[in-house]
Amino acid sequence: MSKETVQPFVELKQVNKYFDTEGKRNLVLGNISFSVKKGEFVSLLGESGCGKSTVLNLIGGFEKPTAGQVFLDGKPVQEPGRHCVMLFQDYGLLPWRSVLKNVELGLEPISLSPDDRRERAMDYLRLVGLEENISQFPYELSGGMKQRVAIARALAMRPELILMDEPFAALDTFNRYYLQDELRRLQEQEGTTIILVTHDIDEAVYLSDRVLIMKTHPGRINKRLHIELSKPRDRSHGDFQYYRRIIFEAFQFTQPRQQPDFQI
Ligand SMILES: Nc1ncnc2c1ncn2[C@@H]1O[C@H](COP(=O)(O)OP(=O)(O)OP(=O)(O)O)[C@@H](O)[C@H]1O
Repeated sequence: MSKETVQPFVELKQVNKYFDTEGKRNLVLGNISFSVKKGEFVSLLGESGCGKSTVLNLIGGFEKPTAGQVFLDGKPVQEPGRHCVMLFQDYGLLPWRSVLKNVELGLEPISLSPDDRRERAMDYLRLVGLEENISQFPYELSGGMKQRVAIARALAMRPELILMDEPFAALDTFNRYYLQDELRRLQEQEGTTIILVTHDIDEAVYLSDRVLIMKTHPGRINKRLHIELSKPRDRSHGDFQYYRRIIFEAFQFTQPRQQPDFQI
């Protein structure tokens, strides 16, 4: 089968979403259509309020479209399921459970023996470099370590799809870069499909195969951009800057080029 004929793994077809607020109908998403292939890394980038989280919630089955359809692996999404996990900025760890027990938590609904559950949790904690920290509690960890635990927990469930809502927004630049690298490496290794919501243009260019740029009122896709750079990417390379510039232009953040006052 050619690349173009592969069935989409995630598909939104002419999705509209209204929310009722204070007796007023508010069109939040207006006619959104896009698809994501298995193993692809796609980012949704856009200003606050353009509906990025709503798109994730529709794909995850936490919200229903007012019109249009959402498909996962060819089937309409009706409700949240185990094939898909969400990862948030605030890590979602249980403070009274150790690192190991937090990762095991995601595996409790799966029928595994206690030994197998522990072994699988340990495998993923090793992958994110936390094998020495398994007995610690969330309050003893840095923000970056907490997000590593959350990533290990998500990956240990071996989901087909991970939906990420600004997972690194609360971290400092260095931790963000380390975790972006780790995520890229793990995603390549596991072949997981990832849809990432972000405000961070560099993060989108660094990680994504495709970036969908959204506009607001109503939320819609304004531009679709293939990032045709091999991974791992070099943030300082000219090609990386080329894609950043395209995105800056889409948000009209760039200054018009000045005409020189004089000619040489
Ligand atoms: N459950 C809800 N009920 C009513 N309005 C909602 C609900 N969820 C979201 N909205 C509204 O929908 C719009 C889009 O919200 P959404 O959170 O999807 O945007 P976003 O692009 O993810 O924003 P941000 O980047 O700030 O998180 C906003 O105007 C928000 O107030």
